[in-house]
Amino acid sequence: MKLGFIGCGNMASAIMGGVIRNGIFRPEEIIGADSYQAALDKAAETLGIQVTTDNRKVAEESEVLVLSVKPQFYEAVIAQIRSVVDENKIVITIAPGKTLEWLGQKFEKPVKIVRTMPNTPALVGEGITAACANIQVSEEELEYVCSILRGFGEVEVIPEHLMDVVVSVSGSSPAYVFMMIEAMADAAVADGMARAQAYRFASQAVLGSAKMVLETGKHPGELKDMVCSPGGTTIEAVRVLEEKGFRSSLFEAMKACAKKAREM
Ligand SMILES: NC(=O)C1=CN([C@@H]2O[C@H](COP(=O)(O)OP(=O)(O)OC[C@H]3O[C@@H](n4cnc5c(N)ncnc54)[C@H](OP(=O)(O)O)[C@@H]3O)[C@@H](O)[C@H]2O)C=CC1
Ligand SMILES: O=C(O)[C@@H]1CCC=N1
Repeated sequence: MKLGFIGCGNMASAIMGGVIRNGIFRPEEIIGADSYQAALDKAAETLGIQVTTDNRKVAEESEVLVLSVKPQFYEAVIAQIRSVVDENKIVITIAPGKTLEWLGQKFEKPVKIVRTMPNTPALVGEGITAACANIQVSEEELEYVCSILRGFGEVEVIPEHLMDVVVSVSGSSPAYVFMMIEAMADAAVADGMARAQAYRFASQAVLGSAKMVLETGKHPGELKDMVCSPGGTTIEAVRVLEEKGFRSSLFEAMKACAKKAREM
């Protein structure tokens, strides 16, 4: 089974690394194309995959094809490859906003399409990917694709109308978390901690907090209250965070993100 990628950038590399690390695909079973030679060289050197600048070659040789270019290039890439994408291949998309209906129109024929929304923690096997499929994809084929997606984290099959929300809550959200970790470290540095150590403390605190939500099943508000000792330090921070609009800023940012996804 050959896995092909058209676009070998950040997201494709994270996915390739995950499926190779988990033994789902061997490097020699993966072929990638990119218009940017440096991206190809990096993928070949770091992942050991086959690389080419020929998108059609990747589409011809792979049974499962991941379209991992930016959304604005989807139409041109599909036009370039659709003549060699037959009814037996499975196309996986990862771009926001490109609906199954739009994709079907661009392929101009019935093609098996699984629309997904991954995120970059795939790089360390801690991604979460949402997936939905068109009617050409059987239950077994969707499960097979999900087994590939599990190579780099959690997977949830969802109704397509939730895909834009997935972009804001998990596709783009690593960026919000990275900004928070950066700000936490800056404050720690301002109070005298070495920067590398500050990143380690901030990152581990975020990781541990996320694991508490996932593994205790407790409401995040309850977990927050468990930290806030009466008259203590944490509630002072919470007071300022509320005053500065911490939660509403995240809320509005995610609304803008989902809106942008819908418009793409
Ligand atoms: N980054 C993320 O966190 C996530 C990204 N995604 C989606 O994944 C897709 C890829 O994103 P990302 O990896 O960040 O983007 P990158 O820019 O890192 O990678 C895309 C790669 O595709 C190349 N490319 C552009 N046009 C073509 C073409 N016609 N044929 C072949 N290769 C081409 C680009 O080259 P060049 O640089 O020359 O344009 C680039 O190297 C996007 O649709 C994005 O929305 C989804 C979830 C998360
Ligand atoms: O920023 C973007 O458009 C892509 C999709 C989700 C994360 N990155």
